[in-house]
Amino acid sequence: MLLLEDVRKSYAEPDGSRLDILDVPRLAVDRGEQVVLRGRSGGGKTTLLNCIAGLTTVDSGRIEINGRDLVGLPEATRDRFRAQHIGFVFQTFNLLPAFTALENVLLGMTFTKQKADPQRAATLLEQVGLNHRLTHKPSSLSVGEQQRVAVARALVNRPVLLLADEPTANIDPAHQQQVVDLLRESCQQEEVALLLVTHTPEVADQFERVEELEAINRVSKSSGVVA
Ligand SMILES: Nc1ncnc2c1ncn2[C@@H]1O[C@H](COP(=O)(O)OP(=O)(O)OP(=O)(O)O)[C@@H](O)[C@H]1O
Repeated sequence: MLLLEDVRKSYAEPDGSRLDILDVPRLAVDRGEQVVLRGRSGGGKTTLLNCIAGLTTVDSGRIEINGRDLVGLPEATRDRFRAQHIGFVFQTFNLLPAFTALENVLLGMTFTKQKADPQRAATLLEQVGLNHRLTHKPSSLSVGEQQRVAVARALVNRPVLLLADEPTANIDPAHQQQVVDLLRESCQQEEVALLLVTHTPEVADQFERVEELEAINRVSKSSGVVA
């Protein structure tokens, strides 16, 4: 379902040299599979998720989702593909403050061809235990509730892949487990593959498959110019 081959990514440094961040020979994730991605701070985990989501471009390689290679597609096509096939849960939730929980989830449908489906959005909010909070704005929701809205938004378009970047980092330990359970159960129910970045050992230990970025990534720091 997700296949990365020879993915390389570097950033330009202020002095004009390149900082190599990723060099991933291969990473494959099956439909419905749940995988944790771990690694040292600054090792490139967020960069890797952003590359997979098409939020940032790679220097070279293949990133296939459902058989479609995203590398080299124009930005607008990547944006459309992401909206239709990929869900993203961020560490900072990224909810829009002026909109209610229901509207935030519905907004996730804005960039797809399908018609906004308030029933689907409400059902997801109910599944994440927020049926009594549909019309609340993020400022009147607890941090854990905000993250649950973000999970519902990420799933609303029935993605094949959900990327979660430290989704429990800003949540108190008591609610961390709820969010992990929610992500795992929701992905299982809808056969969505989950790639989750976490620094928390208690979270990582719950997954059968844990990938260390260092192990899949031949990181090299150089000032060589990348074409
Ligand atoms: N837009 C950018 N331009 C230049 N360098 C960047 C950019 N974004 C990230 N970096 C650098 O790339 C490296 C990898 O960053 P990234 O955020 O992917 O790491 P991470 O593994 O997610 O880290 P953490 O666990 O601390 O969140 C870091 O050294 C970071 O400073």
